[in-house]
Amino acid sequence: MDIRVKICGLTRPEDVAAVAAAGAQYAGFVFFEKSPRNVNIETARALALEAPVGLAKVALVVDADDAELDAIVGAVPLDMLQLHGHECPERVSEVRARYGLPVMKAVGVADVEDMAQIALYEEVADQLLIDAKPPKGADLPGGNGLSFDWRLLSGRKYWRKPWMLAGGLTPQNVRQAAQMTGARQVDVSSGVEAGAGVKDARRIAEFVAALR
Ligand SMILES: O=C(O)c1ccccc1N[C@@H]1O[C@H](COP(=O)(O)O)[C@@H](O)[C@H]1O
Repeated sequence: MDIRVKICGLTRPEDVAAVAAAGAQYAGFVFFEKSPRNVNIETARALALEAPVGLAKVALVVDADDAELDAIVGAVPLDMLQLHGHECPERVSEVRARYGLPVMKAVGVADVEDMAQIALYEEVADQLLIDAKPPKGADLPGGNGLSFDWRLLSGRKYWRKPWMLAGGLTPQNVRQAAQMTGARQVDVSSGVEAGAGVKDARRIAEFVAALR
């Protein structure tokens, strides 16, 4: 299986080292105060500077305004922005144009009705991220370790943009998830942690190895 992997929510230099050593392609930094994986700009900059060439650095933001994005993009060397809130298609276009970085838009899926949402972003985003819809009242719009019914994606015709599968993936289930959905890229946060917000190098290695 030749599947690209994003490990999200890195907070320490050893996390970046573990992601690179495991052979993942993307490293994600979360800028969302309620998240146990939240990093400030200074920390994210230091971590991004540690990333070896070839490891793409992704900033995850949630309904960020221009001031927040200006501060992040101005300080942290990045390869992609991940919009994980309620950003509308027009906002996705605006962000792409303003920062000149590829934008990945996350869409939450719980049932077949949600699938239509994905198509709204097909024209404006560079990549799509298909994640589990957070439960009502959840503090986090993602990173909850919840999966959705992968059968919603199985056998379907795909989108015109590259997409990633996310939501409740673990070293134990990611291979089956990729097989069922046909995903060529996957994203994980809580499934490779030893505790809330604390990445585990062994689980990161197992996750990537499960796809090889
Ligand atoms: O990881 C977080 O803390 C987070 C916070 C706010 C929005 C998204 C977040 N993570 C993203 O959620 C999905 C799935 O995470 P999990 O594997 O189910 O824990 C993934 O795309 C993360 O990038």
